[in-house]
Amino acid sequence: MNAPGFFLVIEGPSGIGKTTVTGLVHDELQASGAPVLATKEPSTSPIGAMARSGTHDYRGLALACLVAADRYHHLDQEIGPALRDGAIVVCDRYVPSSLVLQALDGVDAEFARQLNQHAPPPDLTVILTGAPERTRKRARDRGASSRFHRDDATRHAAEDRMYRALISELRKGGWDLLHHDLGDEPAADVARLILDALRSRRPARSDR
Ligand SMILES: Nc1ncnc2c1ncn2[C@@H]1O[C@H](COP(=O)(O)OP(=O)(O)O)[C@@H](O)[C@H]1O
Ligand SMILES: Cc1cn([C@H]2C[C@H](O)[C@@H](COP(=O)(O)OP(=O)(O)O)O2)c(=O)[nH]c1=O
Repeated sequence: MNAPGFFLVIEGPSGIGKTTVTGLVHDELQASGAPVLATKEPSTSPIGAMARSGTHDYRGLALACLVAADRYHHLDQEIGPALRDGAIVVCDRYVPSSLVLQALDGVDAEFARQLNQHAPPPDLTVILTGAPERTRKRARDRGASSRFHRDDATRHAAEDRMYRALISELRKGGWDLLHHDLGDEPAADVARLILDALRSRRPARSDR
């Protein structure tokens, strides 16, 4: 994005470790003195809260529009201002989530793409994947709060496949994308890998 900050997005299937890694990356950057904002989608705005808690009521096109509205509001009110202030914004889920989850919810892929076409590509997008059975177990142990969290082997496999398929498509569209396929390594190792990728793209400055 054309702003002094850095927009980092963490993506991947439910249970892969996005929330955990986002927290670790945030804490490490904050400890190093960098200005950093950790955030997530759906956001904490009223629209985001409606999307997050409403996946049983809102489905298909309605949910697609709700999460897109939340995304544009989030960009306008939170992400954009933080980037203009020079912060590193670490966001748990973004456009790729819609390209996967809305498609799984029966929404035409082209419509989901068009709905999100004005959301700018991040400076770096990390897509985490891993063996669907391991991811499913982690998601199950953590517990479910959304219709998309249901414990279903077929859905977990489809989510994994769709994220993997997105990688080349997003790269062709000019997105800077880091794909990491997780094994048994701890979340701290994944966070370190992401921090290395971030630092190689955003060399340290004396004011950060
Ligand atoms: N690298 C890891 N190794 C083992 N467990 C992990 C790892 N990363 C996350 N977890 C655990 O897996 C569960 C799901 O992680 P979470 O960060 O909530 O995933 P997501 O945000 O992608 O849905 C949590 O209980 C978390 O503590
Ligand atoms: C970001 C996003 C979320 N959602 C919906 C489905 C998700 O399960 C739900 C909540 O996001 P999720 O990250 O699964 O929540 P949690 O932090 O509780 O694990 O929002 C979409 O349908 N599309 C999107 O693009």
